[in-house]
Amino acid sequence: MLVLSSPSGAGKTTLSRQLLDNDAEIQLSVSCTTRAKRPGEKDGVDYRFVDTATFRDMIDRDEFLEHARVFNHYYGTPRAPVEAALSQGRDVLFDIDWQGTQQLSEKGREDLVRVFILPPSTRDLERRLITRAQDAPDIVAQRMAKAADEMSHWPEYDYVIINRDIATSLTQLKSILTAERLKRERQYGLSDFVKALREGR
Ligand SMILES: Nc1ncnc2c1ncn2[C@@H]1O[C@H](COP(=O)(O)OP(=O)(O)OP(=O)(O)O)[C@@H](O)[C@H]1O
Ligand SMILES: Nc1nc2c(ncn2[C@@H]2O[C@H](COP(=O)(O)O)[C@@H](O)[C@H]2O)c(=O)[nH]1
Repeated sequence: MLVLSSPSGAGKTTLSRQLLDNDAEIQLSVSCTTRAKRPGEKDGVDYRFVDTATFRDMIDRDEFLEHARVFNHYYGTPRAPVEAALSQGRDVLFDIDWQGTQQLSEKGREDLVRVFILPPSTRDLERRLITRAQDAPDIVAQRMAKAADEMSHWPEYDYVIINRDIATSLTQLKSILTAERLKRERQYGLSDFVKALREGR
């Protein structure tokens, strides 16, 4: 379970898309949200866009692995697709905020790897939100107002990437994934493999 969090606009979505294009072993956890669809976003691909009543029903039915209120909307990770992917031995990528990450951490999952993405500067963060041109000026202002609070959560993460240049950040993210996959406890069948080697097979 590879989690990416950051203040809004630091580059999680951009990095996630590039990682998914480069790595067939990992799939995105598509969140549910009550926020309005942005231009170009597709239902079921970027998010499952649901109304508040549907979201509340899903909470009542315990269908979320985690959920939170972010920027006045609800966001949540549907449980079933994540559990299905993990049981098939696939890795799952999460683009979620610090509240969701805390909820996953509280479940004590040993397979959780948390990466925090920082912008190079506050000015760059604001420029990125403006250049993305998908949110009205008041929404950009609201997200900038929350950025300092969100960034205070960086010590709760295992890795930190300062996203200056997207290609460098992608290389760093791929390195994290490679190193985590090479951890002894994540290499299933290693005992049998070494046993066979030691027996000269
Ligand atoms: N290293 C970078 N250098 C310059 N621009 C970048 C970089 N990384 C991302 N961007 C741009 O910044 C904007 C915001 O990026 P993105 O949408 O990926 O952020 P995000 O963290 O997913 O935001 P949100 O939390 O609001 O979903 C996009 O227009 C993206 O192209
Ligand atoms: N706790 C959760 N946070 C989520 C989830 N899906 C997205 N997010 C976070 O919300 C903000 C805003 O996203 P945006 O797409 O409206 O810009 C961002 O920090 C996302 O990481 C989720 O399922 N759970």
